[in-house]
Amino acid sequence: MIKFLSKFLYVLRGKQKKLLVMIFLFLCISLLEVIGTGAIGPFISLATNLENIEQNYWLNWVYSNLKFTSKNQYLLTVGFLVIIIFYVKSFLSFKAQKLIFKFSFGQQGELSLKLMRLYLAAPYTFHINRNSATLIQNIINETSKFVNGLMIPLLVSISNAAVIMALIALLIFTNAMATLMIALILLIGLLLFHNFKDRLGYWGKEGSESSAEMIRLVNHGLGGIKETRVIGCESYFEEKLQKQAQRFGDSVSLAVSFSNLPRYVIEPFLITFIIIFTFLFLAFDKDNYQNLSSILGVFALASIRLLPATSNLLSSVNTIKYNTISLEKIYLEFKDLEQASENKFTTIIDSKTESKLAISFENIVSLNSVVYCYPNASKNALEGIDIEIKKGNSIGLIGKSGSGKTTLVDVILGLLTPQHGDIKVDGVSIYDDLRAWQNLIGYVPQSIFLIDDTIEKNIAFGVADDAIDHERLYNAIESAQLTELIKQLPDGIKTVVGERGVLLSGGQRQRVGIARALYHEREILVFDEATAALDNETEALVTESIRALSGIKTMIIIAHRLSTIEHCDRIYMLQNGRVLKSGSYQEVVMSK
Ligand SMILES: Nc1ncnc2c1ncn2[C@@H]1O[C@H](COP(=O)(O)OP(=O)(O)OP(=O)(O)O)[C@@H](O)[C@H]1O
Repeated sequence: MIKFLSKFLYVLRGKQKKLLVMIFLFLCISLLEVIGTGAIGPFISLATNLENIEQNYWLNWVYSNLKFTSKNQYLLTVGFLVIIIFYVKSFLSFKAQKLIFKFSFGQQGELSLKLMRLYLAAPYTFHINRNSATLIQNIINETSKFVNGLMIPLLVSISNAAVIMALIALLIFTNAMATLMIALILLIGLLLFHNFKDRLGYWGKEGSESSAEMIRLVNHGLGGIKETRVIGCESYFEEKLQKQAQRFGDSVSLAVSFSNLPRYVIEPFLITFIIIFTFLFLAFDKDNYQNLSSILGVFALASIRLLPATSNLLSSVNTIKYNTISLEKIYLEFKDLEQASENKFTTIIDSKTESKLAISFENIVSLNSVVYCYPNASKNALEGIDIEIKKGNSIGLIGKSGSGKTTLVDVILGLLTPQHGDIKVDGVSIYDDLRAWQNLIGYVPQSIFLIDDTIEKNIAFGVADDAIDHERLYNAIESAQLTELIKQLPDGIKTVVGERGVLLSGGQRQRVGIARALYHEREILVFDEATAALDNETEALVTESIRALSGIKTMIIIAHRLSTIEHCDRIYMLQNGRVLKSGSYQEVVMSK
């Protein structure tokens, strides 16, 4: 319980004060409900017999002190008061609930945002090792479950516990014997549900795992729809999804049914007790009917308010148990990622200033004995790479598949941090200010990631609509040989490219990627097999535009087509993570 609370408060840090206000509001609603329920009693007792004024100390006290002229006038006033209490109670309850929901759902948004920020700031290796379906599940589903399945039920539990305690105090005051019996019934109920604790936790885990698995399967099946259709493996995904949906349905239905069990068990228990109690009472204390009706009245009050409060409390505890897995997941993500990238996290919040950070690059970038080993890999992917790139020069990286070209580029991009060695710009390590280094680089990956938006937004990727520089945009389009294509499109640069750019050809996608790198006007351009998907004619055009950048931009190009790197000042041939050969195109390629 203490562990649960400390994790819960860790996730909601900075919100503790607001949380206390929410608890206070919940308690106020409960209090209003108790007062409301309690106020009907005196009214009914007065209405059935006006003589009750004399028998009830408080009714009598108010009657004589406020100097009512008649008992009927007193009854009218009490009735009016009860009406007012109920209206005020409903109004305040509505207001308080509104505030509570605003806070709770606001928290859901904030938690999602916080997770997204952490994922964006996480080291690249974190993303290599994690499935995006799990991250989506955490950002969307787990935060929702945290709020709906943990935070709100926790607040509801606190308020119900307060109602229960207030009513029990009231009952003890009225009839200790009957209260003891009710307490006994509630205790049996509590013990019964204690047994379900672990099973609910298990169902919670099952529900969460199966829903993450469902997102993963949908991603795979629909994400690779072309392959799915051609191979004809639709039924494979259907069957797998069906299995997970079944698993999800079973665990959720069991958890929800058992969460509501308290109501179904406590009710008949209470009725059994009332009837047995009445028979026993009649058998042993026949003459004291008045006493019996007052005791039954206590039971009635209990069943009106105490029963729902208890079953709500137990249901909420069950819901919390079922959703504890969400707390565990969010807590672990927060803790691990915040600790791993404490500094990075604080800078990412300030991402607007980040994009302006700059490092001076006037002469040379040098890679000195760079060694990189992937987490859990048995051998190094890079084994002591030494490369020098002069400003304005172009270098080409070649080598067989698996020789380490992409890894080297990822290290240069600052996505992977080498275990040994350093990268220096004019003698300054890039690790002194990685963001500033990255602000020097434009990158065209092997497969261009396009968003389902216009060509314009895809080129000016990550730039707010009103901040798009149209001159730069047209220059980039021109240099990437996209002008003709855009002229032919019905909506020009406003044409939507479809999810992952499905409405464009492979070559066109590649050119949009190149235009993106050019739009951002970075000093160093990194092309990772940028021309692999282009037809000969387009490739020649793009190669030409890359060649035109020679001497203006510093370029690092990975290419399988040797024609792309013909113009490079220096070629590095990699093998097993080492530089096998380096020199001019003639020296390295022609003498192969
Ligand atoms: N995430 C990873 N975890 C472990 N090992 C990896 C990972 N990614 C790549 N490797 C290994 O690192 C080595 C270099 O891979 P890399 O992708 O850099 O080669 P490459 O030259 O770019 O190949 P290609 O031309 O096929 O893209 C390979 O042996 C590969 O198996």
